[in-house]
Amino acid sequence: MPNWWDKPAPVVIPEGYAEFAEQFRILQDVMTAAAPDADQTRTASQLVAELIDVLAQSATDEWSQLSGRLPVPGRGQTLVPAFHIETETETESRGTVRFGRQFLGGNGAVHGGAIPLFFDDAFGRFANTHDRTLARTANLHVDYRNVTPIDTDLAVIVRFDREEGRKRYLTGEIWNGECLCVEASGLFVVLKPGAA
Ligand SMILES: CCCCCCCCCCCCCCCC(=O)SCCNC(=O)CCNC(=O)[C@H](O)C(C)(C)COP(=O)(O)OP(=O)(O)OC[C@H]1O[C@@H](n2cnc3c(N)ncnc32)[C@H](O)[C@@H]1OP(=O)(O)O
Repeated sequence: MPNWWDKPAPVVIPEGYAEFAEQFRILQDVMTAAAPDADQTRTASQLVAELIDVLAQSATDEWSQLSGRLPVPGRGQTLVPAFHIETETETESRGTVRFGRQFLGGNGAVHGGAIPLFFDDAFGRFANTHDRTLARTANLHVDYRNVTPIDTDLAVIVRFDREEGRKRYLTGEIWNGECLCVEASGLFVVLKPGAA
């Protein structure tokens, strides 16, 4: 069985798949925002049952799935809020994120659990790119400075602060205009040879 030390095989992305993954995000947003009546619930439930049926026909292993491996913002991993990178150097990545309705915690604020999810993914990607060897999240710290609003384009900064032996330290921020919403930091530890 392959592991993280093997180079993943190039993924062939069927035409329309990236758009389908984006539709799937929208589906999760509209599902969260909806209050269907009984007829609408029945219709929606039948359509989702059909969708499950179609997708289950191409079920495959982790190494062949398309989700998480697309060369698009969010990589087609529809659980994770997509980080739209605008500029990137070896040590700093800047871009935007927009938490859709599916990430609502309450009263217009993003769910507190969605924010570490976002940073684990954004840090994890950055800790593992630019020809760096593989590292996993050892810890993640999040300070919620101000409410992070849903359905708003927010500025993101991710920094590769420093590397000490096998330890990589990353920090990040989410801004709503001039308002600092979140500060985060993470430790990523380079895997020992043979560790998966
Ligand atoms: C994942 C690969 C993707 C690749 C594709 C890339 C592109 C695609 C993008 C994907 C984006 C998604 C990326 C998600 C990234 C995850 O979410 S990874 C999943 C979550 N993390 C885990 O499951 C990790 C579970 N934990 C472990 O496996 C092990 O504890 C670790 C973290 C590998 C460390 O174990 P170890 O190698 O035995 O480390 P050890 O020798 O004990 O310690 C080494 C040093 O680190 C320190 N340390 C270790 N743990 C800690 C800690 N928790 N706190 C403080 N210090 C610590 C030690 O004190 C030690 O320090 P020094 O003595 O050297 O100063």
